[in-house]
Amino acid sequence: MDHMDKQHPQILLTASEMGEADKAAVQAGVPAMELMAAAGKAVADAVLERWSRCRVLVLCGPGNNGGDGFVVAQFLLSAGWPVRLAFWGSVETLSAEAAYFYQAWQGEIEAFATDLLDQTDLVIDAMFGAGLTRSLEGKPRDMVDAIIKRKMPVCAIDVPSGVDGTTGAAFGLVAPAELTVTFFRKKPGHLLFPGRGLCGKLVVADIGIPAPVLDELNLHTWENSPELWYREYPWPRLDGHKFHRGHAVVFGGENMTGASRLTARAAMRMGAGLVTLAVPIKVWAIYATAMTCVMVTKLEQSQEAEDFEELLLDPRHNAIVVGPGAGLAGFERIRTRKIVLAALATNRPTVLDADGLSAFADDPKILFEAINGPCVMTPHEGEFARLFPDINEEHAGDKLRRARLAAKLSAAVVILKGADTVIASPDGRAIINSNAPADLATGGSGDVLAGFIVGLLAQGFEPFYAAAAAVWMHGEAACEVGAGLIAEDLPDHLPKVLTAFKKQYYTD
Ligand SMILES: NC(=O)C1=CN([C@@H]2O[C@H](COP(=O)(O)OP(=O)(O)OC[C@H]3O[C@@H](n4cnc5c(N)ncnc54)[C@H](O)[C@@H]3O)[C@@H](O)[C@H]2O)[C@@H](O)CC1
Ligand SMILES: [K+]
Repeated sequence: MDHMDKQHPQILLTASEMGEADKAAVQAGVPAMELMAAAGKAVADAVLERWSRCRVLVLCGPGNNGGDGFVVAQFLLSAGWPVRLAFWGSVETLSAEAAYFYQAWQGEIEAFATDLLDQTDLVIDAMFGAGLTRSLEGKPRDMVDAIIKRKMPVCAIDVPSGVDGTTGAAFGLVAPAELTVTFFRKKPGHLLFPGRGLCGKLVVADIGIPAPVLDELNLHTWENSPELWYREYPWPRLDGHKFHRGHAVVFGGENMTGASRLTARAAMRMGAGLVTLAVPIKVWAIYATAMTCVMVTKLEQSQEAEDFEELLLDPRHNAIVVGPGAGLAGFERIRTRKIVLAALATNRPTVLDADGLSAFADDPKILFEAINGPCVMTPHEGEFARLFPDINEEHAGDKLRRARLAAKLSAAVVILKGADTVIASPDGRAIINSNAPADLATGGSGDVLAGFIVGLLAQGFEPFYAAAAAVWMHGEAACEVGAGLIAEDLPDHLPKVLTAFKKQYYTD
């Protein structure tokens, strides 16, 4: 494929992939000693930039994370800072480069003891990094516990000790860092919670690993950014016509009529040429009076699904969304299922959200078997657990893997929503989103997201990119609104986001 290439600055490396990149760099002629020296220097520079001279305690563990710690300690000492260093491990098992910097450290080497914290203003956490395999025990655990109790400021090397860089899961207690300095590329665990919340500010430092080493690795995870998909973006054409920009169909239910209205409005704002809201006749007037630029079509009582099917006979209706406010109570559940199946039977790009997913909780297989065309599903954690109970249980604590497996099983692009939304493609690629502010956790924001996606699908954007772009725009719109955000604000702040996006990325 394209610009989602492996050397991309947005690529994310698991702990073991980082190890492979490290090895490949050494094979390409960069000495391991130099990598460690550069890593330690980068951390020291970040510390000097953020904090003023203070009493530092560097806590070094048994592996190369500890090795980086020896280097940091020496740099800070040379800069005239008061530095103490404690080591937990055995000198005999240090790697050659860590042993070298252990020897090079000019100060005293002390044992781990929590009273060292009494004379400390800043802790450098060089205990465990990518090599962590289990919860901390004994002295390191006591140390972490004491750091947490005293609420000490911490600068973590690579990851806060106890965070799994690959999944973001925490092995037991973790002392949260104010600053985390990692090397070369981010890891998924820097973006996924709880890891993300424990890293504080994240700095990625170049330590001299040549980017081409990434070409040899089997990589398939990126951090979301327009850089990944702007080249494919369906820019409106100057000579365009509303029919060039697609016609999205939104199903609206009887009770939560606000949900699908938000979806329809969001689809219009995202640039769909036309949007039709198809709704039961009983509530038609409610919808029709509330919408202006959206067309509202009636579905006759007791034959809503059949009427919906008929509506879709028109091939100009090129993208569909079912779910927001679709209804699950009593007969509505059956109807929602029929509407979803009618949408999927067209093999046109379809977004399934909310009730459109939950309606299949009893038998998700029926849903998965019906997906034969481009489809984007947007479950939150609760909906995900209902549709993918086995994956959810087996891989609890690994959101990235859960989303990837769900996409593979269902053959749909899966957007597993949350503060750290994951977008997974059935082909194995995944994108982690990182621009969503906390304000976005509000009723109706999911309905807007579904509308953003269908708006892009209607314009012909490929589903995986449409999903990633919609999630990113959604986060940007929320940042634009700021505190006090309600879902209605999101579509109405989208024009500013789209304008800034176009200004930065559009090329003729
Ligand atoms: N990958 C790279 O390009 C570079 C990595 N560097 C550093 O190297 C680190 C990775 O080094 P390592 O692979 O040696 O891993 P770590 O330094 O994270 O530690 C591995 C050691 O800890 C032990 N261990 C794991 N979990 C434990 C637990 N809960 N309790 C007690 N012992 C435990 C392991 O048996 C192993 O001996 C990175 O995090 C980074 O800080 C840097 O030196 C620069 C270059
Ligand atoms: K660490």
